[in-house]
Amino acid sequence: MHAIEVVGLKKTYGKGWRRAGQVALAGVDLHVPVGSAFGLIGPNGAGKTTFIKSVLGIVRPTGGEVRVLGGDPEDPAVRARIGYLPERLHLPGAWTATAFLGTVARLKNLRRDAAAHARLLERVGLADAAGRRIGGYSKGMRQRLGLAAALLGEPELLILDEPTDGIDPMGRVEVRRILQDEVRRGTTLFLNSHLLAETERVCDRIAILGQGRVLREGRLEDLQRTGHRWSVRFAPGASEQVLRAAGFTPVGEEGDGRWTLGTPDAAALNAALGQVIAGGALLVELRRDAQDLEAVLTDAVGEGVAA
Ligand SMILES: Nc1ncnc2c1ncn2[C@@H]1O[C@H](COP(=O)(O)OP(=O)(O)OP(=O)(O)O)[C@@H](O)[C@H]1O
Repeated sequence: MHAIEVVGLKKTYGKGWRRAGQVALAGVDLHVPVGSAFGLIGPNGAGKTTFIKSVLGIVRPTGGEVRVLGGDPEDPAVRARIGYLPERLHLPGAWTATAFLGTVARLKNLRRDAAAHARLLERVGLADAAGRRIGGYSKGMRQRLGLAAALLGEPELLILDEPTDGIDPMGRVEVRRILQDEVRRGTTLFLNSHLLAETERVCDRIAILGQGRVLREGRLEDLQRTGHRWSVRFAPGASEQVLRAAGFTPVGEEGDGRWTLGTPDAAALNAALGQVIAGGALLVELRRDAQDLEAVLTDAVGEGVAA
């Protein structure tokens, strides 16, 4: 079962008669499993917000198909099962947080439950500010209120666009805990964040978007292992000159035989190993290095540009 199913999604902004328009999505296929914590990452202008808005029926795609929670994203019954925190949040400055949540609940056709709203405000760290005018809130407080609004009614799918924007490091830890609790509760999380460490900690699946296309997609663990960097160890006596000539770089203490190699594929790895083994080196250990998300992203975007 998928919470979000997107096939061949295209969006071109401002396309008109004799006007080419700005291509934001150039044919995106993406499936988000129910119950997953899915992170969308990519450089500025990659199309992440456009993707989210298309999934929510806010932006009308130029082509392709979108199904959310098994239905049409424009169907109000489907929308009611989604909690959404937009990238740019517009909040009524003259209202209190309590009044705001009450109104959002009414718009979502939820029962007015003052005690539940108070608990929600406490959960996002706004208990003390609940009765204050939103106009006097800091950026981080506004984000927290937006998150509370997204969490109203225990949605099946949470779509969050930069949820910790403006939130201080301690607050980010609190938000992360809330998101992890939601995932444990069975909520599907779809997170767009430029804070890779946050995505890495919260998400189990990742898609990398670049120039309107999916460059990589899969389980975080697998993506981190698909790095083309290898750690190798050779028995003492291997010629440094031969190893360097084949592209190996020494790591660790001098002379302990540890080297690293970046390769485009398995064939290149075998060619390099063949070259040094023919040159007298004896391989004793070979291990694929796990990469952090930043390295995975940098590689994917680099390859995307080169393609
Ligand atoms: N309303 C719009 N009208 C015209 N072009 C737009 C509009 N919204 C987005 N774009 C363009 O579409 C492309 C993708 O933008 P989008 O905001 O979806 O990217 P993003 O990955 O969310 O970027 P960021 O990380 O900077 O928020 C960009 O080239 C952007 O300039």
